[in-house]
Amino acid sequence: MLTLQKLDAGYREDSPVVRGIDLTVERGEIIAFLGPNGAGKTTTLETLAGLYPRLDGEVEVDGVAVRSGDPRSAVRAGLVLVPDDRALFRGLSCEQNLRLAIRSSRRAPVREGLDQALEWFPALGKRMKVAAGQTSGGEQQMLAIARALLQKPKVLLIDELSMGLAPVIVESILPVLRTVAEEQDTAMILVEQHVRLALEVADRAVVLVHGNVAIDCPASELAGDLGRLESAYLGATA
Ligand SMILES: Nc1ncnc2c1ncn2[C@@H]1O[C@H](COP(=O)(O)OP(=O)(O)OP(=O)(O)O)[C@@H](O)[C@H]1O
Repeated sequence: MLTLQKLDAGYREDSPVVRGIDLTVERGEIIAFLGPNGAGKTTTLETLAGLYPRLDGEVEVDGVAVRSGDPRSAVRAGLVLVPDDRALFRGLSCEQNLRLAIRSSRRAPVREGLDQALEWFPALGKRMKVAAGQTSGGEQQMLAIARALLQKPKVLLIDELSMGLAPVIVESILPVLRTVAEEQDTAMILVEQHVRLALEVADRAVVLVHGNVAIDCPASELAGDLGRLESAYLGATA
């Protein structure tokens, strides 16, 4: 459903950060998108979301081309990003943040959308009237993910899911993603520093090193051979 063909991404034509990535993500498939600092994971996700123009290559969702550097085209195609800073409206309440997402997607009645968000993340129930900026890091991440999911993405892109969060919070969020992937056929690309947690929830692992795909294999296979990941991080051929 999501296809990247020879994707070059970065900030300067003459020195792409990511070079020639070919990747296909199937419906409902969760990809753990791993790699050392500076490998180009964020650059890839932000380019897929249209925040930066592609330097080369094609991106398609269900056979429909996504225009380069055009966030609206990306959202229309079904690519929705949860950025690492979560990009919430911090002065608005949690409920207002969700209402805005529901309204912009124009797909579900507001009450239904709010109920759905609380079904995913019951912890938000007591925080609906509180300004998003005054909630905990975990609650903010739940809110950011709920907001993205309410846009009914075909492919959810989550950057640094666990940034600043206790593992116990991450462990409560990941099963929700697994359930949504299975029930709604939503594909997901997760950039996640907690490699073990990411591999537990993911179907496939894609490891980026120096802007190239160094490993692309079933997540369970890599979970059983973390030495291979370490070698790739150290720049050895995997
Ligand atoms: N806005 C930008 N302008 C210029 N260069 C950038 C910009 N953002 C990132 N880079 C550079 O692109 C390279 C890849 O960065 P990127 O953030 O995509 O890596 P990453 O794999 O997500 O790493 P991390 O895990 O540290 O977030 C780095 O060398 C970084 O300095």
